[in-house]
Amino acid sequence: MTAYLVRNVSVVGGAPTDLLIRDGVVAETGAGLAAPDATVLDATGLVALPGLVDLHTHLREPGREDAETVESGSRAAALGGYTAVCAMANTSPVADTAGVVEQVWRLGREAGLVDVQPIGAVTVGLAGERLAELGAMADSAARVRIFSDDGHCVADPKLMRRALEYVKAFDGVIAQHAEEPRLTEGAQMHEGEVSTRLGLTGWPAVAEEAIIARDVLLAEHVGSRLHICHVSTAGSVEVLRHAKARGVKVTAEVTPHHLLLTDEKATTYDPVYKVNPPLRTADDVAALRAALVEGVIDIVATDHAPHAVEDKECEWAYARPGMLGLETALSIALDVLGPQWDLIAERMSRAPARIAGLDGHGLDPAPGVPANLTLVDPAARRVVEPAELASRSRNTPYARMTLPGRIVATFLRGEPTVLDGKAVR
Ligand SMILES: NC(=O)N[C@@H](CC(=O)O)C(=O)O
Ligand SMILES: [Zn+2]
Ligand SMILES: [Zn+2]
Repeated sequence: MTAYLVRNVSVVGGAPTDLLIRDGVVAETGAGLAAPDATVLDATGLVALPGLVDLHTHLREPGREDAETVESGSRAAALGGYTAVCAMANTSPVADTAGVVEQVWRLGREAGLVDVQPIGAVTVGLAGERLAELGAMADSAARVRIFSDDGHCVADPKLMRRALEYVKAFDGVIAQHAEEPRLTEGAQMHEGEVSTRLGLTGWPAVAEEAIIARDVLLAEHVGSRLHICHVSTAGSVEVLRHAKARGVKVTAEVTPHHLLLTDEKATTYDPVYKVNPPLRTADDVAALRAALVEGVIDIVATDHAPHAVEDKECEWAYARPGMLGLETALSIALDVLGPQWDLIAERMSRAPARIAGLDGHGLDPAPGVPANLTLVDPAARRVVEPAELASRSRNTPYARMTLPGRIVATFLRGEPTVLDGKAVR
């Protein structure tokens, strides 16, 4: 195994130092380290972060390998600075059995570019009718701890209650896609001024807020852990603030796109901007940014949702919702938050690793710590070129935008997965 001597790097924004990576761990830190056998990387001007952790990734395998595979999504993740991703269960077949979660977990190991932690479905086939075999998935080789019907809401309150109760035994968490289905029938975009102007059926903020309010009360009642996927409205932030003040065990995520883009994008009628929950208003964006800084929202999660060209380059009403995220998330965070490295490390690595219970991830580079880390060039600017993305899909909303920051290198347990901004394999 090659040793790496990373010279003059700022660890999470601190004063420049050297990092010696050997045998899978950070062996030493300090100025002027010597290691004759090590490959030297001059990291002057670069920032080292704990490897990013994505709690919400769609990999599309099994079933839609034309849109993404575990391997292509893992490569996109590594290029984005990630060392671990949690793979959502809305594959085909659905990841609702020990067999399917073990298959995804094994494919992740074979690709070997990031740790792929499968998420299990809450209900059989995501149909919202009966609980999936949560215990069998938890006991499987994949050791599933997060369960989600993402793409669908667990709308039945009794099923949601039972799921919350069930996972308590192994400290599991239910990740809810908060969308009251009766309030979003036929919805195409955020319900507001723009949807009225365009004559498109609206997805009202209350459809999200009502489910979050219900579920924080359920989680409080049964004393279980709840996670809210892709929070998108100012009202949701207020519900979460209230729940956290009461001590409810709830965590929440926001996506890069909900931190940057608004429903005005729908006026282009370009379906690349169609996503669930929909892009909201500038006031929502401001509230989400403030909540992320304050900690009412715990983490940034990408909701990387690759879709094949035929599912995206069609009429708005027929396009699938979802956008790519893994290869641009750090740049968007840097754009939105500025160089607040400790905050970025917390919201994009430490906190998601804690929520997912991923050992060895989310730890700042320090002696003895597994070398899961990424090196960022904050001064670089890049133009997003869809054809150059490692994802099998092209549905990025940032095409041809100039974004700050570039991932120079990523290490997974001491082995580079990205060097010089390029995937090693
Ligand atoms: N976010 C999306 O718009 N789409 C996701 C599903 C989801 O996250 O709800 C997908 O699987 O494509
Ligand atoms: Zn969702
Ligand atoms: Zn999703």
